Amino acid sequence: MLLFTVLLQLQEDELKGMAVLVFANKQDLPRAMSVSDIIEALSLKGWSVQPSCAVSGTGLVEGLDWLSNEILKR
Ligand SMILES: Nc1nc2c(ncn2[C@@H]2O[C@H](COP(=O)(O)OP(=O)(O)OP(=O)(O)O)[C@@H](O)[C@H]2O)c(=O)[nH]1
Repeated sequence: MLLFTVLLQLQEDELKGMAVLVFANKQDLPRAMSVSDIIEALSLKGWSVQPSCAVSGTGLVEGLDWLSNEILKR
């Protein structure tokens, strides 16, 4: 949550052109927030929110692949 807070405090201009990846972690837990709820709650339109489970590794490679591709495009 600290990372979210720091990112949201940045001015929109400062984030323009940046590749931002947010992991929606702990998706294996029944009370985990869904990707759409996280996007809505944090106003993350246009950012990549990747569902993940750090315990099993689900979604981690997909998220990092997306980030790596975005960086290579720039
Ligand atoms: N079930 C489950 N537990 C997880 C997952 N990711 C981390 N944990 C567990 O959550 C606890 C806290 O892990 P940390 O790596 O300290 O995570 P953190 O982001 O610093 O802490 P919190 O988000 O506040 O829990 C540990 O017991 C982890 O094993 C996940 O995807 N699923």
